Amino acid sequence: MAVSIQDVRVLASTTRSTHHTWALTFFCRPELYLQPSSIEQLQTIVRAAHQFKKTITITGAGHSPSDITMTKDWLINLDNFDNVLSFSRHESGLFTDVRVEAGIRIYQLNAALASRGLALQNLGSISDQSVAGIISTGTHGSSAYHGLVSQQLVDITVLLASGELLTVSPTVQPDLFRAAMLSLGKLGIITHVTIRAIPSFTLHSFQEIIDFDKLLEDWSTVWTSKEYVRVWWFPYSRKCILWRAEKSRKSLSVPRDSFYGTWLGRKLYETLLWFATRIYKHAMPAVERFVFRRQYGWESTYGLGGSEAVQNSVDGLNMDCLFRQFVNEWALPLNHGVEVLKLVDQAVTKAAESGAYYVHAPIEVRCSNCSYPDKETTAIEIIEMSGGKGAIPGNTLRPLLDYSPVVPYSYTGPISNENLTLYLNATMYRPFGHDPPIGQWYSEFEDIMVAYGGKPHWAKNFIGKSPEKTNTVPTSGEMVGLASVFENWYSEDGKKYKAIREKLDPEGLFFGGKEWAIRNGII
Ligand SMILES: Cc1cc2nc3c(=O)[nH]c(=O)nc-3n(C[C@H](O)[C@H](O)[C@H](O)COP(=O)(O)OP(=O)(O)OC[C@H]3O[C@@H](n4cnc5c(N)ncnc54)[C@H](O)[C@@H]3O)c2cc1C
Ligand SMILES: O=C1O[C@H](CO)C(O)=C1O
Repeated sequence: MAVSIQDVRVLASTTRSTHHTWALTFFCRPELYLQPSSIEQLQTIVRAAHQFKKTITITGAGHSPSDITMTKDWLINLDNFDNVLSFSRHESGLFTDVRVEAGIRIYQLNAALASRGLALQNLGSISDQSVAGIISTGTHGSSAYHGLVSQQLVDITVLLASGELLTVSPTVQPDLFRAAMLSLGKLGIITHVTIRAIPSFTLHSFQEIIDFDKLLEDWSTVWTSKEYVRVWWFPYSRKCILWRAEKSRKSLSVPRDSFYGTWLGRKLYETLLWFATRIYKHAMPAVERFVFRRQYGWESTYGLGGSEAVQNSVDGLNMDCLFRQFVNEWALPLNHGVEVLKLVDQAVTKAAESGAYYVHAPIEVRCSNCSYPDKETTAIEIIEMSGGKGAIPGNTLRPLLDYSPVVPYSYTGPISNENLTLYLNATMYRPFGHDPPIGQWYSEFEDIMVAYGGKPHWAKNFIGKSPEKTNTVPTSGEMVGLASVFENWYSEDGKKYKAIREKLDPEGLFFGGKEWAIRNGII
């Protein structure tokens, strides 16, 4: 049945004609910014896109740092798909499967779960993303006992280019489920998911100041020492914050003081960053040391308990990400961590000595357990194997485009470093909207990541590999992408993803954001 352009235009936002990333780094003016409210409306858009030969791009909260959601054609946003539809409690009482519309933001879902005494067991640094967005680029948190956030999915419903709705799961079309678990928005429109939640919990955390050298010395034990562990590295201070937490039933404590959590502290920090970005770049190490002292103190508290707090799970897992920013994050085997951090440290120190560039802190150092069993394993089996200490997974399948290294399987204890993925996150702030120079820093950073088997987080501001010089990355900071290495790096799983994509969308309806997709070898 033919659709008139008016049928589509009525679904367009009347208040929004431009789209941009949260970081205000990329902007576009789509021909139509569409905010449908029902499956029928989505199907109308899909039919019309075929008819008028338009491509469709989908965006959630626009929190991906790169231009992955930029398009000149039609852009669909699912903010109106924000309902929680049903709760299905497992007889064991250990988990509840929650059916939601996939445009719901994580903070909305957190609130709906909390009102039922439930919570998500693993989150990234923020809760602003949409559920579909958080899974589509492979969002992770930091825990040796949890994988990507998509590990919590039980099933996914996708509206395909054919207009058909398809629900996939580990038992129904598992390969398609693996494609949909990290689809980059190029497979179809994710309309619903079932996500596994657990009874709500508080997080009992200890935040210690640890010398950088001591962290490296204790690398073999810190990551598995508590359920949730993350490190913020301040390279010019030669110190890190080691945050370790476990689930608890304790009551909430008084929140930790935060210098940059106050209006004045925040403005002062941003002004100092602006000064070091625009006026006198050599001030950056002193700015870092000043802020570190004000925020955390100075002397090592490692092994002495540090600062203790009990927070609700969301406040504990999320963090204050401060200012709009560029973010370049890579995943690599955690076993290479000591060598890799030493090399990054040498590069940063050398650059500061010559004045070539300065980096912003913290460099985030995190981990996940992205190892996957080679046979079907149920959540209950996994809970039993871990003695109740690990994740309660919704699935145990590896997304086809998972950028974590393939590591030996140990979904549950005893888990050691060899089972883990390390994430290194080089954030560069944009104080008051001013861009810091990122090219040389990101280029040297990526050279090290590539040499140690790293792959970039799909959502972020990576440069990628130049086709001419396969061992180096260009210095501009502009994304070159992964096209020259995609086949090599993603091998059989990458081919499978592309074959599934091609079969489901032969006309390339979901090839909006085409430039990003070409650069990265998806087209
Ligand atoms: C301050 C900040 C902190 C962050 N912290 C973390 C972190 O701790 N860990 C981490 O791994 N990442 C982190 N990220 C990255 C973020 O989690 C991802 O970029 C995530 O994909 C953003 O979700 P979104 O809803 O904003 O989606 P968008 O950025 O709008 O879109 C992301 C992708 O999802 C696709 N998509 C969106 N909706 C749909 C849909 N309905 N159907 C199909 N495809 C869809 C889009 O096409 C696109 O490919 C952070 C980002 C910021 C800005
Ligand atoms: O992309 C990300 O931004 C924050 C850092 O500010 C974070 O943890 C990411 O991941």
